[in-house]
Amino acid sequence: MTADNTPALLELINVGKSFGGLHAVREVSMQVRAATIHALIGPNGAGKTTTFNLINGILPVSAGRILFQGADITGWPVHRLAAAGIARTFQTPQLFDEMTVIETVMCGCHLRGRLGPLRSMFSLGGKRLEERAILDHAVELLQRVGLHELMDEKAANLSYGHRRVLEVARALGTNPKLLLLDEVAAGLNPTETQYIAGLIRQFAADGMAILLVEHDMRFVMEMSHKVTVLNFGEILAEGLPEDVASDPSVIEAYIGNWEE
Ligand SMILES: Nc1ncnc2c1ncn2[C@@H]1O[C@H](COP(=O)(O)OP(=O)(O)OP(=O)(O)O)[C@@H](O)[C@H]1O
Repeated sequence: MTADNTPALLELINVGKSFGGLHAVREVSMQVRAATIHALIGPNGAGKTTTFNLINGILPVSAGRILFQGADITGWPVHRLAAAGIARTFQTPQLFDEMTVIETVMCGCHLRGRLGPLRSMFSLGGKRLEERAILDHAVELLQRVGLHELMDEKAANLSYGHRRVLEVARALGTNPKLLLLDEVAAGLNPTETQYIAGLIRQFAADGMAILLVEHDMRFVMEMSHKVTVLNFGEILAEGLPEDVASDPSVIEAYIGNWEE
């Protein structure tokens, strides 16, 4: 984990999002650092997924600014943010069942293609080289997450746990610096949870910043270097997992909501 005085990779400054009169996210300021597992937690409806949607450009902010590597990325479209190094997975795996495992990951890699779709269309040699590089990169990623033996299997035939891992592998296709994981452990059995936890730890050890939304408190407490707690769209507490877990305001917000 990097020290808190290193420059932030991602910084939210007074970020807000309103849906009509509802303030889903209000004046949220937080910093996420490289090589760190940072959890964003809070009761249902606290604004966690909305915050993710603001960071990766699915939703425009209503207020505030978002910085990534020091650059103001507020208002950037999803594809530009992806190319800049922000990737995410979704609450429920969003895979195309008819695609094979390797095709799925290659799809994720296309965003980082050097030539871009138009130029490569007019340059057959360049396109072939690029496809080869993408294939090699996808195989590498599947080896990294341990799915390489299933690379020719259709996504539809994978177990739920493997589908989760495949979604993560696809997100790695752009070589992200920041990976947003939305409830990546939801629905997994203890063995699968430990497996995915090991992968996440490895990504952080390799220098990636991980921001994760998770309801499984044991997972959060064991995994995270830092925890930010949202409640009614605002930051309620932030700090080390053990400090946040013993914070009376957090306990109060969560009464009856802790999920074992
Ligand atoms: N597109 C939308 N239109 C209107 N209201 C929305 C929209 N998206 C989210 N909200 C509202 O914003 C608030 C925050 O929702 P959000 O999904 O971000 O919470 P969350 O912390 O991710 O919840 P959960 O843990 O249940 O997934 C909720 O009151 C929700 O109903």
